[in-house]
Amino acid sequence: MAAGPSLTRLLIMIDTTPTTQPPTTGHRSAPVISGRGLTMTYGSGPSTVHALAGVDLDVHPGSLAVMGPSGSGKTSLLHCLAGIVRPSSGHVQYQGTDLTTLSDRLRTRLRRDDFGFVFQSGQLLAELPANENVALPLMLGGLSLREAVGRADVWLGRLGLAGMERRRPGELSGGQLQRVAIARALVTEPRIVFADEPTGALDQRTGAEVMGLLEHAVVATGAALVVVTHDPGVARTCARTVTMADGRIVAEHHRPQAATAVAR
Ligand SMILES: Nc1ncnc2c1ncn2[C@@H]1O[C@H](COP(=O)(O)OP(=O)(O)OP(=O)(O)O)[C@@H](O)[C@H]1O
Repeated sequence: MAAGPSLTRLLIMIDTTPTTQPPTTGHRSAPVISGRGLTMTYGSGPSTVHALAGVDLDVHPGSLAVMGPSGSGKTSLLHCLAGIVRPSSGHVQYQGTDLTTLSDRLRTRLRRDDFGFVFQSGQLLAELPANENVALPLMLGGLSLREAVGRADVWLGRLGLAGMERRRPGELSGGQLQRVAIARALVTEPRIVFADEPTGALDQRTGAEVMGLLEHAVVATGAALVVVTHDPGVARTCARTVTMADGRIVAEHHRPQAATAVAR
């Protein structure tokens, strides 16, 4: 990755972001989103797969890692909570609404307006410069190109990409691409960010930097972060970890100081 501001400086820049809600990683706050009795079944007959076999989960402001072996249901859980798919049974409560009863159109709008997403590979549009990629969700929400790009540039600066706003994805490193993806996820000031293996395509050091930036940016805005990961190093930066096996949550671990530990 190209040399840039130190990780500590970037974290300080993010931590000085004005916040409207105090960051919290504890469970005294109300959940942002709750899943109850979630099941997800694929196929039928002998080839039936029970990807989720009855999951209850409250997601609070702060960071939550979802771990577990391959095939244990992590991505299925993230997709159900984020309203990307409907569970086979169970409910997802968000702001007094059951996502599982919403039409596809309303779920799409909710995802656009209230949720942010970061995937393993940024899924950026190759033909657009970084700042227009970041601006896209704002423009879909009705903002002018000029205003949206202005806000995008602010986020790219916070994530250490000042001067690279007009570069296209092909002109950025893997770590820089993920920072653009994080800026795009955060530019709409979502209440929840869902990240599926956000550092999976990066080397260990770059992955740790990107994860630190993602976690601090989300926590600084008082939002919730749900990260699906295989990497224990990623989970260690999160305030809470749930571990899945065979479609169920089988363990839970809390690290209330995790977010501040990364900044030192
Ligand atoms: N669209 C689908 N059709 C059929 N089976 C599926 C589908 N999506 C997931 N599965 C199955 O459901 C189970 C859980 O998959 P899921 O992707 O949720 O697990 P995961 O823990 O995220 O795995 P990984 O760590 O490998 O990404 C797996 O057995 C998988 O093969």
